[in-house]
Amino acid sequence: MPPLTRSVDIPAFASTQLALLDAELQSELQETSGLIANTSPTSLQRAGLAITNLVVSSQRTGLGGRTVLELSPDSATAGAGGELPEHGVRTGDIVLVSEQPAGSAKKREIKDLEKKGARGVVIKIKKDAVAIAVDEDKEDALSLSGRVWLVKLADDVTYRRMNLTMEKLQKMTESEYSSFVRVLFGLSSPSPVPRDLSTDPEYEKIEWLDPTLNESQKDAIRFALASREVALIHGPPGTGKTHTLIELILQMVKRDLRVLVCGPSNISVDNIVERLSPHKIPILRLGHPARLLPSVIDHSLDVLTQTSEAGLIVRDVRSEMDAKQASIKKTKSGRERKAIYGDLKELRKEYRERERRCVSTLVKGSKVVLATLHGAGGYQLKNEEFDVIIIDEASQALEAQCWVPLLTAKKAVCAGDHLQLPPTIKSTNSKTNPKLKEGENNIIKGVTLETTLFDRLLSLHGSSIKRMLTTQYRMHEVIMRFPSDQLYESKLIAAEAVKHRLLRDLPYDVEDTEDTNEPVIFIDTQGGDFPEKNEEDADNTGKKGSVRSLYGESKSNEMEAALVRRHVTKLVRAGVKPEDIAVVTPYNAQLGLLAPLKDAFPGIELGSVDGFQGREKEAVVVSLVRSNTEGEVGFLSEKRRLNVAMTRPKRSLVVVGDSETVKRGSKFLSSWMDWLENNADLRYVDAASIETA
Ligand SMILES: Nc1ncnc2c1ncn2[C@@H]1O[C@H](COP(=O)(O)OP(=O)(O)OP(=O)(O)O)[C@@H](O)[C@H]1O
Repeated sequence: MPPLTRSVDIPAFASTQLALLDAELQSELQETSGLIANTSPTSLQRAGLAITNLVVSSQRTGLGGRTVLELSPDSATAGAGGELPEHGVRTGDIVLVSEQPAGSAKKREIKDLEKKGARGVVIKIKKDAVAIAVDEDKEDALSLSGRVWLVKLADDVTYRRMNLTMEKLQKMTESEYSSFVRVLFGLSSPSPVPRDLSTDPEYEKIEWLDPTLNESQKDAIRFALASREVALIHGPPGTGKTHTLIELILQMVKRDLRVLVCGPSNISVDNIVERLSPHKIPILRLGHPARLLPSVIDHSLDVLTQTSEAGLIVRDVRSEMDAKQASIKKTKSGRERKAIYGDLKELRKEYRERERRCVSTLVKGSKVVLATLHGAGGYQLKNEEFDVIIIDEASQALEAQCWVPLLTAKKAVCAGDHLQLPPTIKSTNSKTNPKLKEGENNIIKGVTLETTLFDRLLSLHGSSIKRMLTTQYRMHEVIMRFPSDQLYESKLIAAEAVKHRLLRDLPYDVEDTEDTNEPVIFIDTQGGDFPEKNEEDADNTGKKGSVRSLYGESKSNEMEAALVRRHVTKLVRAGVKPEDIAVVTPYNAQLGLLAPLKDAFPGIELGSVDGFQGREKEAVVVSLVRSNTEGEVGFLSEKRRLNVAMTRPKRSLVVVGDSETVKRGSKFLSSWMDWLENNADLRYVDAASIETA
């Protein structure tokens, strides 16, 4: 067992997290309230953040007893067909619905708007209506009669949960620390686990439910079963992390363990629910139905309370509530309406009481419960005990978020890859952790919101608490080589089925050309003929850690965009379908330049590197953009970003960039450029031959 590096002062850790989270929330809130205060509803609508000129067209009781308001365009102003105008509101967004302020009213404060409206979640969007489940019993929302609007808000619910959790941790006394908590902060060492479990009597004869598991996956599962306090499953790109977790969950259920499975996003949790459902074990997915994938709704608590036997008694109250809601419209006097509100309030109380009992029955009966990390902090899991908490995508979650379920845990299994990008942080303070507040003490230097639990545990206990998955099922072996050698100790192996796959072997007709028979192509623009351009709003220092504008350090490179277009055109001419091609770049301004490709090649995907994490494509073209005489590479110098960029393709990686500039950025970049020069199909470009748009 390696010696402990350094234990962590728990109260100081919690205070640091609280200060960092506060800085992050403030920067999010400022962004939203600044926009709402200083922008007219019409401009907010144009920016995709609001929908104006609506009326409440109906109201009913939705899942979970929540009041659902349906909003439609006001017929006085609606265009033909009564359709909603163009907007950027999505299902699951947190919004404020309120009386629409006059366009000229100045300085709109969210709290004033809220007095004449309510917060809620968007649960359905149709062409001519949008449905909002309002948060609380808001009579004001029920009586919204005139013209209303809705505007998107920052999601502060997640922060409230994280803060509560960190405050609890801060206040715990040493005697309250469980052995789990002690290990996670380095006050004790993890219980030792034998290095080779494949010959251990307890684990050698595991009956695997999935016959295709590879050795490293089996090893990770044995290790996760055998660990007493914590196990990390390190899943490099394409190595079947989720695949492994599914088997692990099933093995745990077989051992009669009760498991809570969490992830930072709804999609990460739904991904597991979808893959667990065919196994016919009782699973329960907690979470607002508006935010769940349609395919997992049947496992959701809200639906189960309706369909299960335990839910029968809840349903009677629900119909009574619906009848009352409907009768509001027919009332003539204020007094009558008030009486109905009174009845509704009583009924809602009754509903909640019955629902709570029903929920508790359902939760207690479930061996596997799944929720987002912050969803696990809801009332449904209060006082519930689990043998193991599994966290998927743990390297993309804020550590404070992980503690929501972990505070009362006995054991945790975290899956992730700390060599890909950490969660996105907006506030520079939360990224750099300067002295956060005047007079603030008990702050641990060097901890930032980008330091994840996964990172921290690895540096605390070393690799003895982790197992790495080593066979990857995505990339051609040449595409895999550089990231494997540089980041994954040369341990990655390409599975037989993928190691020699090229574009020309796609299961449809693709010509064998110089572009379809090479796994890695490097289009080198060195020579200074393809300079980058700075966007006006960008921070031009390019230094690591410098403040980025709202839309990122905007840099673009017209010539590179033209080269990308030329390459994509050749691929498509050779028969590659546009939907099998993606172009990724770290710079949003470059994405703007590339946008016309979407019209030329419908189906092609364009994305930022950060947004493409977790995704894959047959062919991926990476445009590096940076080309200057100073050798400035800005946030290209982040190894984890480059790792994500170069590990998205299955059969073809095409890098377009200026090796002279890029190689001066960092040791990693310089090795990559050298590697490309020696291993890629290298193409130099003659500036005169390129036509820009
Ligand atoms: N043992 C295996 N045998 C064959 N194919 C496998 C095996 N394990 C995983 N795969 C395949 O590898 C691909 C990636 O698996 P999965 O989606 O579980 O990966 P992931 O690690 O969660 O994804 P990512 O690498 O993006 O994080 C899938 O197509 C899956 O079917």
